[in-house]
Parts: sequence; C-alpha cells; structure tokens
Amino acid sequence: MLSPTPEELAARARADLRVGLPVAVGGVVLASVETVSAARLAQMRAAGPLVMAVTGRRAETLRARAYDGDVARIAVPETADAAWLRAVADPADDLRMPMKGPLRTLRDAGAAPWRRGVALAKAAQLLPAVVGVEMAAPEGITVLPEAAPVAAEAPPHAVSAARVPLAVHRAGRVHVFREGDGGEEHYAVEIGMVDRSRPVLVRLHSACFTGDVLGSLKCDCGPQLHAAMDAMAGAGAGILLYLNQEGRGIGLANKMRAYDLQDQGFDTVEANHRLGFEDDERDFRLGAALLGRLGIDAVRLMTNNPRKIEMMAAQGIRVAERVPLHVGRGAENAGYLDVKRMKSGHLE
Ligand SMILES: Nc1nc2c(ncn2[C@@H]2O[C@H](COP(=O)(O)OP(=O)(O)OP(=O)(O)O)[C@@H](O)[C@H]2O)c(=O)[nH]1
Ligand SMILES: [Zn+2]
Repeated sequence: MLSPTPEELAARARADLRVGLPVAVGGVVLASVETVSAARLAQMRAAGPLVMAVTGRRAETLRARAYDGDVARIAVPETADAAWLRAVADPADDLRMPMKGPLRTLRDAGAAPWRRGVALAKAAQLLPAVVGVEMAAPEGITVLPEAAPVAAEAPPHAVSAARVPLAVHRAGRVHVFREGDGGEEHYAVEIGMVDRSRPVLVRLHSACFTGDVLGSLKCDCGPQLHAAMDAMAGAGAGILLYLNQEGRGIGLANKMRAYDLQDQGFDTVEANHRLGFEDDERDFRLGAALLGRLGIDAVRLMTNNPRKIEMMAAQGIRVAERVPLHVGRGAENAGYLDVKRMKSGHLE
C-alpha cells in the first residue's frame, strides 16, 4: 500500500503544525497557537466558535479551571485575535500583563481531540497550545487517525557510523541513529575498545546547545560532557550517547523562553510549568533502546538523575553501578543545581 500509515500521518501532522497549517483530529480542525496566521484564524472562525486548548500546567498559571485535568479548553472570545491567543499561551509577558481573563473553560465531554492536539504541538516542540473549531476536515488537510501515536514509538535505527579520532582518545567511533518517523537523529560515540562482556562505562547526555557548544554557565552540561569523555578515555573505553532532547525535550526555542522566565525570577522547574510543560519531557526509554542496538546489556552509568537509572532497569539494561558526575558548579548555576537536587530528586 502506498497510502500513509498512522505513524506517517502523525509525522506529517507535526510538520503541518510547525508550518502553520491546521490538522484534523477527531472531528476538530486545529492549529498551533504559535504558528497560526491571522488569515487562517479568520477562516477557522467562519466555521464556528473557536476553542483554544492549553495544558493543565499553563491553566494553573492562568488561573483557569482545567475541567479536563491535564488540559483546559478555553472558549475564545469573538473579539480575540492571534495576538490574544499567543498572550494566553506564551508566559513571556505574564508579569507585565497579568490579567488575561476571566477565561471561560469548557467542561462538557469531548476533550480527547484537544488533548491529542496539545500533545502534537508538544511533540512538534512548539508552545503547547492549539486553537480550533469543530468541523469536517477540509480538502488536503492531514487527518490524524484515531490509532496514531502523536510521537515516535519505534526505537531509532542505525543509519551510519565512522571512525572519528578524538582529542581524548584516538579510537573514537560515531554512530548515527534516526527515529523511524523521520524525527530526531541521536548519536552514540564509542570511545576506545568497548568490552561488551563487562558493564560498560556509559553516559546518557541530553543535547544542550548553550552548555555543550557555547560554554554557558547557566547549567553543568558542558563540564559533564567533557568529564564523561575524559573518564571514558581514562578507563580505556566507554559509550557516550548524545541524545537530541534539547531543553529536557522541549526544544531550544522553548528552552530560551524558559530562560527568559528564569531571568524574571522563576526557577528551572517553575519556568517549564508556566510554559505549560512538565519539568522533564524526555522519554528516557530512548537511551536504553540505543544501548540495546549497540549490543550492551550492562552499564556503569554516569549520572545524578535517578530517572535515568530507573528507566535503564525498566528497559532491561542492568545498571551495575552509578558513577556520580558532579562537575562545573559555579556562581551562575548553583541555584539551578540546587533546584535539580531539591525538586527533581537528583542524587548527591
Ligand atoms: N527546560 C530546560 N532545560 C534545561 C535547562 N537547563 C538545562 N536544560 C537541559 O537539560 C538537559 C540536561 O540534561 P542531562 O545532562 O541529561 O542532565 P540530567 O537530567 O540532570 O541528568 P544527569 O546530568 O545525568 O545527572 C539538557 O537537555 C539541557 O538542554 C533549563 O533551565 N530548562
Ligand atoms: Zn545545559
């Protein structure tokens, strides 16, 4: 069959939302609040009353009742334009313009398509907010099937690999993996000659453009990355997984929104919540899946994050030892690291 599978339609729906195109989900045609144009909004409004959906987290900040638990459907006033929608979705100006409401939220059944729409927006790394209207899908609009997962479920597959001599060790090898639905690529860096008959020294590192590349002092990512590679070289071998889960899975654009909120006085967890995200949106099954692909079943895991350890065990990778990784603490990131310890359960 040449027609698209549910997974392929979900991938197309995520791309559509980023472009500003609406998609059809369970009798609702909805678009991303972040990318929808005024013209598209007017076309949707002509079909019926507009509804906007945000996460329960964002609703909490807006003091709107989330009758649907993890999502809230807000009735969009007739006079509200795209700028109004964005102000409700985007916390950037919350402190300057605190009064968005009163917002009327819907409480009837029928939240399901909206919940999926918000999940799609999240998976597309946009602000987690959608606007839409109940109507039949217009010609050419992607229809998300009932059964489609909103984000990639299948583990990534190996695409290519090559030798890359590294400063820390001449024997380096980079493997590239790709998510089955055309999503992110993730990398595995093999350092030295890895002995698979014994637990392998492993680091699961989530991409941090600011820390890894720019040397940002706001986090500890850069120092952790380099300390992990040094430790592997020192031990003779190891595997660094470099996972493209920037900003704990919310993407760089949203991470910069979170940073802006942090400059307004919110901590790293509060900032994520005000944006409408959970503290951590990463799927930690990914790391275990990649290790499985590399033929590794036991690790000495370099981390302070207990969720990474739990997820390894749950996915059938034995964690023979946790190797703490405390490096790079300084004046600029001390508060951030303390919050990770106190609110996110990071280990000493
Ligand atoms: N949303 C958000 N993400 C951040 C912030 N600071 C750093 N990050 C991201 O957090 C992730 C850090 O990942 P990891 O190095 O795996 O850190 P971890 O979960 O604390 O676990 P360990 O370092 O293994 O202890 C990266 O994706 C960074 O981009 C922030 O303030 N907000
Ligand atoms: Zn970082």
